[in-house]
Amino acid sequence: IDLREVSQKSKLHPKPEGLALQYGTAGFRTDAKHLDHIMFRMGLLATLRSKKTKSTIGVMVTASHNPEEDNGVKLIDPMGEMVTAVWEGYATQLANTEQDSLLKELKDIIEKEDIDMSEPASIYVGKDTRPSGASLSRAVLDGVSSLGGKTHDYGLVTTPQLHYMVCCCNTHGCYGSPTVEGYYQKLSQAFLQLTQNASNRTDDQKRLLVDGANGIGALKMREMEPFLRSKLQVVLSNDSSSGKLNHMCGADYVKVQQKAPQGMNMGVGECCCSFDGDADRIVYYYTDSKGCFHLLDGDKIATLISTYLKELLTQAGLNLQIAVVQTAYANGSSTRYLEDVMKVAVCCTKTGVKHLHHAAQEYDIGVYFEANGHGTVSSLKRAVKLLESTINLINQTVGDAISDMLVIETVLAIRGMSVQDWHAIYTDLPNRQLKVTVSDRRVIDTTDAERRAVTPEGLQDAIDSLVKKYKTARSFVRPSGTEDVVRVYAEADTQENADRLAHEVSLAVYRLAEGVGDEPKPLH
Ligand SMILES: CC(=O)N[C@H]1[C@@H](OP(=O)(O)O)O[C@H](CO)[C@@H](O)[C@@H]1O
Ligand SMILES: [Mg+2]
Repeated sequence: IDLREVSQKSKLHPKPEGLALQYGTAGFRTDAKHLDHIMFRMGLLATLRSKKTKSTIGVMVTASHNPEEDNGVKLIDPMGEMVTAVWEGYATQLANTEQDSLLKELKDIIEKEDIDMSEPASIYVGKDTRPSGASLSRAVLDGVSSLGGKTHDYGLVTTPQLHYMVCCCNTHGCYGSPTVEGYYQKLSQAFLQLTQNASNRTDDQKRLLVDGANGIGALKMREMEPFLRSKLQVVLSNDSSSGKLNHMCGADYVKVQQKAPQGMNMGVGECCCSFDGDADRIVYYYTDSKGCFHLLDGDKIATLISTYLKELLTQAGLNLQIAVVQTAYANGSSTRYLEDVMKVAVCCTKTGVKHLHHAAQEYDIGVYFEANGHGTVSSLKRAVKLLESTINLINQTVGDAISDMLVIETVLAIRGMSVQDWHAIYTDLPNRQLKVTVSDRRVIDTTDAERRAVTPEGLQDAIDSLVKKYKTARSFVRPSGTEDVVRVYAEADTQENADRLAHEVSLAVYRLAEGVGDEPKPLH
C-alpha cells in the first residue's frame, strides 16, 4: 500500500501531543482550535470506509447546539445512517494516535477490515455556518485526496441535508436527487399534496415563527421558502450570520431553559419553533394570554406523529406494527400516554439518535424522537399508497428539523388542530436538567438505557432515596457524550420539587464522583 502522500500531507495537519478525544454521542466535538488533525484523519477514515462499503460516505463538519467557538465532525454511512460502533472505535483510535504512528494505525485498520485499496472512493463533505468550518473542511478534503479519493464539497448544508445527499447517491436516485433543490422539491411537493385538502386552515394557522438559532437552518429555510408557495408562511428570526450561533436561542436553549429564545417577536398564542445549530433538532412552543410559556418537545412531536400514523393504518385496515422509541429523557407523561391511552408500543434506548434509529428499525413503523426534538420516522417498509406522500415528506435517514416541521404542519392541518390542541394531548411532568462538572466524568457508568448508575458505588442508592422523597418523581445521571459534564435529569409533581430533586442529585453526583463533600456548582 502506498501511503507516501498521507505521510507528507499529515505533516501539514499535526496532532498536538497528548490531546485525546473520543468519538462521542454524535462524533468528535471540542474547541475548533484543536480539530485540524482530527479533520484530516476523518478524511482518511471516510475514504477507507468508502472503499470498504463500495459506496459514498459523508463527512459533516458541525458542532450542532454547542457554542460557536466549538466545532466537530461526524461520519455518515451509505444509507445516510450514523457510522457503526466498530468504525466509531477506529475513529477514536486514529484520532488519538501520535503523529509518528499514524501510518501504522491506518495499515492496521486496512488489514483488519481487509480493505481493497484499489477500489475507488467517493466522499461528500458539508459544513455548518461556524467560521472555523472553511479551514476544517479543507483539512477533510486533504485527507481524502491523500488516499486518492474523490470528493464533492456541498459547502454550507444542514446535517440532515448531507445525510439525504449520501442516501440519494447510494440508492442511485431512488430516494431523490442529490442536490439541495432535489431536497426542497421532494419535501415541498409532498407537503403541498398532503395539505391541499386542509382548506379550512386560516392564515393565522399557516403562519409559523421559526427561530433559526443564527445558523445554517435559517439560511436553508430562506432558500426553501419559495418552494412552499405561501402554503406555509414562515417568519424567520435569529437568522443573521452576524448574530451569535446558538447564543440565547435555538432548540437546545429553549428545551433546557424552558423559555422562549431571545430575538423572537411572539404574539399571544402564535405557533413558534426553534432549530438547533445544524438543523437536526426542532421544538415547538407558544405563550398564552397570561404570558405562560408552553413547550412542545420531541416527546410531544413523537406523540403527534405516531397518533396520526396509527389512525392512517386503521383507516387503511393495515395491520402494521407501530412503535415509539424514546430515551431516559422522555417525559414520564408521554410514555404513559402512548402506552396506556394510545396503546402504542414504547421502547427506551441510550441517548443519541444512532441508538434510537436502530431500535426503530425493528418495527414496521418506528417513530423516534429524543426529548430535545432530534428524531424522525423510520422503517416504513410495508406501508402502502396512503402513506406514500407522508413518507416523501420524511427524511428517513436522520432527524431533520425542516422535514419534521413540514410533517408537523401537515398533521396539524389535516387534523384541524391548533398548537394548543396539540399541547393539550397530555400534560408534561415538571422537570429539570442540570450539568455538573467533575474532574473525570468517566467514573460514572450506567445501565438499563442509562436509567441507572452502576458506578461510583452508592450513587444509585443515593438517587433512589432522594427520589423516594417526592411524588411521581424520577431522576438519572449520565456522562455527556458531547460536553465535559455529567448531566442530571429529574422530574416530579411540581417544578419546585423537580428543581430541588435535580439539585440534590447534583450534590450526590459531585460528592460521590469526587469522593469529597465540597459544594458543587450545578449549571443550567
Ligand atoms: C440530554 C441531551 O439533550 N443530549 C444530547 C446531546 O448528547 P450528550 O451525550 O447528552 O451530550 O447531544 C446529542 C447530539 O446532538 C443528542 O443526540 C443528545 O440527545
Ligand atoms: Mg444538532
